[in-house]
Amino acid sequence: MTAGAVAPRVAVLASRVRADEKRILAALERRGVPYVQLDARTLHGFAHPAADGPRPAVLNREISHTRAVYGAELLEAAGHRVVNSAAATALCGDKWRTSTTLAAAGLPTPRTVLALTPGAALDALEELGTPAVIKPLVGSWGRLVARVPDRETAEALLEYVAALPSPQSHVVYLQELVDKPGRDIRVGVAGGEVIGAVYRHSADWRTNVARGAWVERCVDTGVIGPLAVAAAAAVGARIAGVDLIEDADGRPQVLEVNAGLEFSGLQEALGEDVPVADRLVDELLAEGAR
Ligand SMILES: Nc1ncnc2c1ncn2[C@@H]1O[C@H](COP(=O)(O)OP(=O)(O)OP(=O)(O)O)[C@@H](O)[C@H]1O
Repeated sequence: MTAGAVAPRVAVLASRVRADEKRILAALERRGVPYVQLDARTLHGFAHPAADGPRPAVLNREISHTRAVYGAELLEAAGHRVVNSAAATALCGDKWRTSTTLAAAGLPTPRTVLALTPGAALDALEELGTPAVIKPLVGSWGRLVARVPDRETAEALLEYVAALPSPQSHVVYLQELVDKPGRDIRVGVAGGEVIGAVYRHSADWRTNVARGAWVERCVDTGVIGPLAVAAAAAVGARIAGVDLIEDADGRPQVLEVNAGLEFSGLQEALGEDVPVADRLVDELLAEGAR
């Protein structure tokens, strides 16, 4: 589907058009940018693609992590520039690789350990200490992220982990439980600049908007802004939702970097004078001009 008869300058890759994608498409139409919408579920690409003609820059809004990574890869192979790149999307989707990348960049991030089997995870937990958090290597919206208050709970949880069918599930990611003040911070970043930041408050210890957290604009981005921009740069994400948590001393730590910025909570708190979709479109157009 194109918005006009002219050749598309940009494309949006998504298999579901949610409220965020509607805002992005509306911003493109308002600005008169010819675009094409690519349904990731219908996409295929050859390893030796024919390179003819210009390729529109692609904004990757695919919700499935696997399709987002391979979609970006096949589009890049065909000569498209994709935001975020396939490499950044793959890296951000993997919690362990993100943790090691953030740590290597010298950014504050919770103590984290990876164990290659559930049995090794019990030893790792001895060193890490409790309370801790166990997370799937790949996942979002706080799904399967569980608190581990003590060794007994760890033993029970890891027994379940060991019974899971996928080999990837047996690689165990453990992290110290940060004593945060009932909220985390989401910073939207585009093109090395802060779009805006929100606190996400919740009665649940997992402060995901998808789990019912309520958002409040975080006005003072003096410390967290540069940290979020550095985290996005470390993982190579031009567009990012950087999640931070404050420890008991109020020091922010980078939890993760989301390559597919879901911005409904951010937009709600920032208000219409900060049009997040337009910032993403700016970045897409900038990518197309590179
Ligand atoms: N180490 C930690 N200490 C304290 N709270 C944590 C820790 N890790 C995660 N949380 C809480 O759990 C929530 C979900 O964790 P995390 O963001 O790692 O999972 P996710 O599934 O990747 O979620 P998202 O959709 O935000 O990417 C966080 O928003 C945070 O509130």
